[in-house]
Amino acid sequence: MAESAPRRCCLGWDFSTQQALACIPCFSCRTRGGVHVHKDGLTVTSPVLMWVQALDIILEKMKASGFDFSQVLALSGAGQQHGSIYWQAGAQQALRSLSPDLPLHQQLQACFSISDCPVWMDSSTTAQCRQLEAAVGGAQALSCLTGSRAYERFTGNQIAKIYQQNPKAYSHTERISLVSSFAASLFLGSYSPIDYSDGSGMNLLQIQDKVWSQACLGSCAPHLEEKLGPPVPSCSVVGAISSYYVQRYGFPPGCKVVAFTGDNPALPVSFQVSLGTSDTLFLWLQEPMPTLEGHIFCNPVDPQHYMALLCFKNGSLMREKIRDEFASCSWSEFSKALQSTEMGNGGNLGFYFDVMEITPEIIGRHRFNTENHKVSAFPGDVEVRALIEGQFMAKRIHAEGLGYRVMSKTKILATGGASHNRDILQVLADVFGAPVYVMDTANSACVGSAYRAFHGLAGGTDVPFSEVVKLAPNPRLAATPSPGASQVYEALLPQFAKLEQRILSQTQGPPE
Ligand SMILES: Nc1ncnc2c1ncn2[C@@H]1O[C@H](COP(=O)(O)OP(=O)(O)O)[C@@H](O)[C@H]1O
Ligand SMILES: O=C(CO)[C@@H](O)[C@H](O)COP(=O)(O)O
Repeated sequence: MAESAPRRCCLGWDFSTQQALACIPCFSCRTRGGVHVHKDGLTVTSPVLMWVQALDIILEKMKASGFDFSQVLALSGAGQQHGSIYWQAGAQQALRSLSPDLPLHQQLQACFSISDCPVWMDSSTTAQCRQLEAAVGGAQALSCLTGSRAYERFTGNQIAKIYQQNPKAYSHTERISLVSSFAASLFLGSYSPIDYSDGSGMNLLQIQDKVWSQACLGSCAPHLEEKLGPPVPSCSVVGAISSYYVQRYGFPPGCKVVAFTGDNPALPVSFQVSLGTSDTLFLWLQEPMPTLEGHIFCNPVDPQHYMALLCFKNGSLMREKIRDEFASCSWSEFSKALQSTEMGNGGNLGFYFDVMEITPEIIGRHRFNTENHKVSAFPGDVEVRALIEGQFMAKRIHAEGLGYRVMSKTKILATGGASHNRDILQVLADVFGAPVYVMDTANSACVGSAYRAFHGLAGGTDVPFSEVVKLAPNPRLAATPSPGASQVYEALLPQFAKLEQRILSQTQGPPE
């Protein structure tokens, strides 16, 4: 990868919740994006042209910085999972005939039948979830088929809602993309297929056979198979870059586009904790074991294997709220609070879910003192530690619920914005009793995408991904468990799990 220029390289892209990034090792530039939370508090969307414009801005900035696009042999990328884009009839033609004289967003304005697209934070499709589960014989049956019971943010349920509430827009749609395949389509200048791994987050793909489930498609909306196109292996080369990029930016005409995938599967490792807008826990699995909690995805680099994912919606945005309320809006004050409090927090435990959590399905802030009595507030420093310990204890408990066990050789790779905070990582190491590693690069989904581009270029399934990433810099050790941590948390974890059950039984909210 590019350490001294000019040198041939691969390029990785990330279209996540709060940012769009491009990454070649040693280079990155960014623009901030966002979401629109509707009045019902459940519907969450992003304007599709925001992503198009973000790509224009990044490419222009790269050009202005003197980046030599002619050296890019292949590119790939990642997108926030589950979000869907609706291409209007005729859009393929517009994509194929882009003028290199104009930015993309000026040419694609009229290409979408839905201008504000549902994204992963949306939880407005409970009715569609229940319909889908009923259509295939229940939640467990759907999980066995697609890797997950019905989840509100999963794309099949989002498509069903659009079909039911806006049938005109649905019928004007010629193609539906995920954020990942949409971004790949922008580079291809034609529709990119959905890859197996990100396709697993739709409640539509049979994860073992890797084909769309006719039962699920039929339950969600008519003519859906033709609007989705056939899914492909995640390491497929989906085509060559559009002549638009060759003429406008100087990419080589043969530059290959490797299928884009979800931001969580973009960097497949054995055990990853991502601390981005959402917190996720991602585990490499040999065998799928679909249950009613969490998700099983097709593995993006090894077609024989799978990945398990747990998603926690109240991640960084919740930490930011507690920081603003109790740590003077400052991450360094937040760190001081963690440093000034003891492991175990004197027995004070907290659950902080300002929006309905996914894992577990709880809303609200719930605090318990050392006698397990509910209290309405903690002192500021205790509040900060209760939040961080609670977030990581929940991750360990739910990972163990999927059969995961921390062992002496366990290593955790922490990624995402909050992985820059050493004091947060120390709590992660203490709660899991395992060392935590980080990558000294801008963004792991971007870096993972650059390596996936190399992998696709090198022959995809014929070459083990481990061979391709051998050249990557080793993750850096960021935190090791403190002495005595395992005794503290082994005592607290069962207590925390019991309290979680207690809250769940007292606050039976709707799913997700
Ligand atoms: N020093 C820090 N300590 C804790 N959290 C941080 C720190 N720096 C950034 N973050 C968090 O990182 C989040 C963004 O993470 P990122 O991985 O970039 O998100 P996404 O990929 O979802 O767009 C922000 O919401 C912010 O709260
Ligand atoms: O919904 C999920 C995973 O199932 C989220 O993890 C999204 O993929 C968004 O990712 P970030 O923007 O938080 O990285």
